[in-house]
Amino acid sequence: MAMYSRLPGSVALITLQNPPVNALSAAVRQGIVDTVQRALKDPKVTSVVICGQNGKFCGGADIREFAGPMLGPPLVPMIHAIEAVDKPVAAAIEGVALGGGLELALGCHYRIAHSKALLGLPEVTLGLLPGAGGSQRLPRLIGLTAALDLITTGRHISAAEALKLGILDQVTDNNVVDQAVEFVRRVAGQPLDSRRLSTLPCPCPPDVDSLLDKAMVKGMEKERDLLTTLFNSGQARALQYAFFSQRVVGKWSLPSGASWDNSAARTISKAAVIGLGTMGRGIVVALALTGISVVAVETQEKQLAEASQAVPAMLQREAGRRSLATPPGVISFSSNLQDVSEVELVIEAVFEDMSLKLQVFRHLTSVCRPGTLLCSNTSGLDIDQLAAVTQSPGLVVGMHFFAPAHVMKLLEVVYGPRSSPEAVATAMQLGKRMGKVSVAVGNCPGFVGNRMLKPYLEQANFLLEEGATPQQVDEALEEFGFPMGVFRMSDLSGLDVGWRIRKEAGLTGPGVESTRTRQGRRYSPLPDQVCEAGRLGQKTGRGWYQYDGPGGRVARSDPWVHIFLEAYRAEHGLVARSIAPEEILERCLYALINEGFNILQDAMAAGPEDIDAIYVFGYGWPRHHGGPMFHAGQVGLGRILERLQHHHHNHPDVPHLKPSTLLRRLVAVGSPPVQTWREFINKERVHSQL
Ligand SMILES: CC/C=C\CC(=O)SCCNC(=O)CCNC(=O)[C@H](O)C(C)(C)COP(=O)(O)OP(=O)(O)OC[C@H]1O[C@@H](n2cnc3c(N)ncnc32)[C@H](O)[C@@H]1OP(=O)(O)O
Repeated sequence: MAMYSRLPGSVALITLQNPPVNALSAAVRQGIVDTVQRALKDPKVTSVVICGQNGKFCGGADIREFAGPMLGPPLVPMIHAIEAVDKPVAAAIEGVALGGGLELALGCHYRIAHSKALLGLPEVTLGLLPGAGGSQRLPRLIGLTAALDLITTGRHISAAEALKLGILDQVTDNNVVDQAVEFVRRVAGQPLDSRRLSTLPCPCPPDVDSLLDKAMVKGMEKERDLLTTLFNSGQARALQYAFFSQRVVGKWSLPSGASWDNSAARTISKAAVIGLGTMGRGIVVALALTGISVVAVETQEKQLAEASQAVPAMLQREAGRRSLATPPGVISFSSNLQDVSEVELVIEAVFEDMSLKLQVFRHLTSVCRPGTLLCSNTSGLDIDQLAAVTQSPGLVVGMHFFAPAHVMKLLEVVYGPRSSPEAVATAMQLGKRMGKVSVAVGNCPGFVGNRMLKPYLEQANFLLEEGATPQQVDEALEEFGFPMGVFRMSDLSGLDVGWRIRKEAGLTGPGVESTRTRQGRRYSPLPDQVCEAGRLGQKTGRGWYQYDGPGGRVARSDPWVHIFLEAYRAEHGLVARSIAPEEILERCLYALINEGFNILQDAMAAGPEDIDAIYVFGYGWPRHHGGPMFHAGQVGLGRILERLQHHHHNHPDVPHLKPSTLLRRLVAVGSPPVQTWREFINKERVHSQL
């Protein structure tokens, strides 16, 4: 909707009303068309101001409407009509003017903004382009180079930058509507031709040839054609889904019924981190950047000395990157666990070893004051086992950060059967304060992300046994859109991490027979043997690839690996076959997706959006494929089921390839869209179908 009011005197005020961000829904567009007409017809009105309700000008087109048919007046003629009005129209920009919101403002003759406002054309992040005249008006206003930067990056800019670029006519610290009203009163009666941006020539740099000039003349038509193509593309659908899944996960709920809107979070101002290895250091920085005072504890003197040098430098760098003059939080370093007695929350980040973590938790529960939240940064160990050794198991949750913890956006908040809603709410809110995408997940081995990674890694190893090379596997995955294939990623993370986990699980190590079947299922000893050869990845300069030296970054094919693979196949009587990239993708991705269905079935994630957000923000899943579960829907659930059945038939000793019951149920009811799975799963659970 849009509200019309006549201010004392001759100014008409049009207020966009569509909380929370006044997105340009069909009703808002209709409201704008009607109120602009009214202002035009009213002879007493000499000028018009357009603003937004509740301190937000406009967050752009209503993304929720993109999935359905276009209803109501279209945006482009609506903005053209505003530009053509013969009374001055000003946009009073408070909060945000993004996408269609900025395009609406560009159709106005003047733009006045509050100093705290953010402006931008983020359409590219949704797989679109500024298709309401933005790709045409902005270059005409600020030149091709600056406009291309904003359009192709989609970045949000401050009012100060927008003023400098020439997008705004005035910036104010005062009431922006009052300023805009005063502004239009002042300019009423002045000629408007030079303010109609779509009619102006484009200030092109001298090196742009006349061809481009001609292209700009046909720009509006071209913009429309391109937008139509983009609107119908799978990538745009995926990016828009990713926008919403990021927001859906904030509205968490647990199987117990506790949820974001019925569980109170505590506000944390003092925290401690135990263990100052790579993860611990990053967590200290992430906390300090939010203004929390941090006690950073490391019992090994050498590690403590190194960390107390490294952490302040990391903090300073990150604060600079975020344009913060001084890092807001205070950090104190200590080698004494007693020093955490006064904090409100502790994050344990010691070595991934259950007996060590149990020792730390026993100590913490005796040192900390009652009511302190105890969190573990474990990447997959049992949270409930840790809770069991404390005096208040309800105050124990997992906070699984991803390296580097001060940079990576994902946080898995792991609730055990005894974690209280307050503990979960506090960890989720703390994650949000740190700028993370926090996802509440259940307590199972590997939680959500690493649990799904296991069948993916497993398939990659089996593919090597059957004839693929690490490069072939990586290339197929990188072609799909991952920033790094599975073997390059493993080299980066360190091959010893998985090796240690497999040893703890009794899958490898002294006394374990070197066969290709272990614990009743197919097993590939290949990664163990690579580690046994002293090749632990980038840190040793050798892994699945070779590097310039220890710590080297550039992966090169290594003849050793090829000879090793040939010898391995010969030893086990395996005949190498040629494997197509399609098979690599199917085997790796569908096994991972299948585990995602198992996770939903086990209620370890509340919905497909949670899994997809975890994979997009923590595991490099290409955003333009939405996430593994969204991708499954796009490929077609029937197809995924059929291919899993096929691969499981060929490899019956690989349980991860056995299609999940949930996948079968979804196919049986006609493969409903991903947005409806959450409700479907809940219903199936009630009727005990899962
Ligand atoms: C013909 C094509 C022409 C134009 C194309 C476009 O305009 S595409 C849209 C371009 N606009 C954007 O990409 C802006 C997207 N929104 C944001 O970046 C942020 O939401 C914003 C506006 C900076 C506010 O951030 P904040 O952190 O304050 O809130 P949050 O992100 O949680 O959003 C609050 C709720 O608003 C919903 N929402 C936001 N923007 C839109 C939108 N454009 N359309 C529909 N809904 C939007 C968001 O989903 C949240 O909803 P909730 O139900 O509370 O989860």
